Amino acid sequence: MFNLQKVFRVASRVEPLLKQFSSSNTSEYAGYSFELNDTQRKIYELAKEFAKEEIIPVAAKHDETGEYPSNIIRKAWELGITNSAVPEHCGGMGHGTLECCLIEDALNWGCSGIASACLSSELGQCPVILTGTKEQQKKYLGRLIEEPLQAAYAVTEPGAGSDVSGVKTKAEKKGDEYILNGQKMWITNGGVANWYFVLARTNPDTKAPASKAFTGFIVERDFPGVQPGRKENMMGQRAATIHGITFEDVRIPKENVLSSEGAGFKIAMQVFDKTRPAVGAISTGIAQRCLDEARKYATERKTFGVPIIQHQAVAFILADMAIGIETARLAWMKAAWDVEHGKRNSYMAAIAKCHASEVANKCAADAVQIFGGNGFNKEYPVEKFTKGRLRYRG
Ligand SMILES: CCCCCCCC(=O)SCCNC(=O)CCNC(=O)[C@H](O)C(C)(C)COP(=O)(O)OP(=O)(O)OC[C@H]1O[C@@H](n2cnc3c(N)ncnc32)[C@H](O)[C@@H]1OP(=O)(O)O
Repeated sequence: MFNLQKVFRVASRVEPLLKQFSSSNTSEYAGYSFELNDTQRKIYELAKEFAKEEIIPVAAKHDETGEYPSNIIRKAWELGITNSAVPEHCGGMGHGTLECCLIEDALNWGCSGIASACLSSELGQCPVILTGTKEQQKKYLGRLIEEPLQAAYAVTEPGAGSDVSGVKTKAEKKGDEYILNGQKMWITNGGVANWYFVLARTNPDTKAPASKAFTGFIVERDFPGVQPGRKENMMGQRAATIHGITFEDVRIPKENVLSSEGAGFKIAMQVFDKTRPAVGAISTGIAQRCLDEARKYATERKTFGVPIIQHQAVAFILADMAIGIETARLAWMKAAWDVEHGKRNSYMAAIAKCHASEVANKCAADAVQIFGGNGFNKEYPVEKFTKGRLRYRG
């Protein structure tokens, strides 16, 4: 396996020249290319090979035991598959949304639980990448490049998931610090993160508009008063670590405010614009694996003297799976393209996330139909996929 850092460094020197050269000839087609460039293809191939070699062989074991896949995460980190969007000045590769989505697609094709353990840190990193100062980025993103440490995105609460402006966690300014109190829920990497992005209400006036009432903070795990709860036992995500977190009188230095006081809600929304395409890619990876396994099984299993793929009822299911997967992939690619070209993509990103997760659900159910009784049997891979699909659209 080659190292992604090296490939990217060479390509990043060559690509601006190629762009300069080609822009005079092809600018009228800009926006209509569906081709991945060489770097993007290599990123996808490397991630897919990693999924094949490192993730698939142990996916069932981790689903069974819930063991956190530290070794796999370290290997992915060594190859440069994780932390892909961390800027170059922090030692990262500064990949865009499309590249991150390609890695999500490939790793989730292997296993959604292990992929979540490997890549969810990127959700926590995103606010710092989008709005952090150079110093904040160096300090907090830089350490993720030096060691395979994790970040986490702590916005959701027991009473506020889809309704972000319902966040109740509070931070009160006292001198040069903020005092944080509250509770977060369903935080991926909650038990292992070195630091969290935390959204908290800083304006006690309940009538204050959301766009001014909340602030985003970087909170270190070691700050006194940060207490992760028990590991939640999540269907299809057992290899990942998902926790509630309690914050009790946590003192946060004002240097750890992202952007400015009151800017937190919009930061959270911008993060969703950047990461919802990735949720689409996660779902597409899961759906693709369902199709690949179902198609293989349908060519091997025979009934009435022929492989079942020759029965039109089965072929139609496979065709519908393919239609769903291709359109889901196009949707997140469009959402990723929009955001990378400075266009507001909230609409397309929401469509991609919603459509692709529906497709993943349908493909998992369809794969079970094709496997018949074996679809329910842990000896076959499909049983795991029905748990790996994303069940929510929030
Ligand atoms: C690596 C990848 C792993 C990913 C795993 C991801 C797992 C998850 O997704 S967990 C998160 C699940 N939760 C969600 O997705 C949250 C869903 N909720 C939302 O997006 C919002 O709460 C939503 C859209 C319902 C808006 O709520 P609402 O409270 O009505 O706010 P709204 O009135 O629209 O906007 C308030 C302000 O924010 C601004 N705003 C809204 N959206 C945006 C945006 N996208 N960009 C910038 N500003 C925005 C508005 O313009 C407005 O500003 P102003 O007051 O200055 O006019």
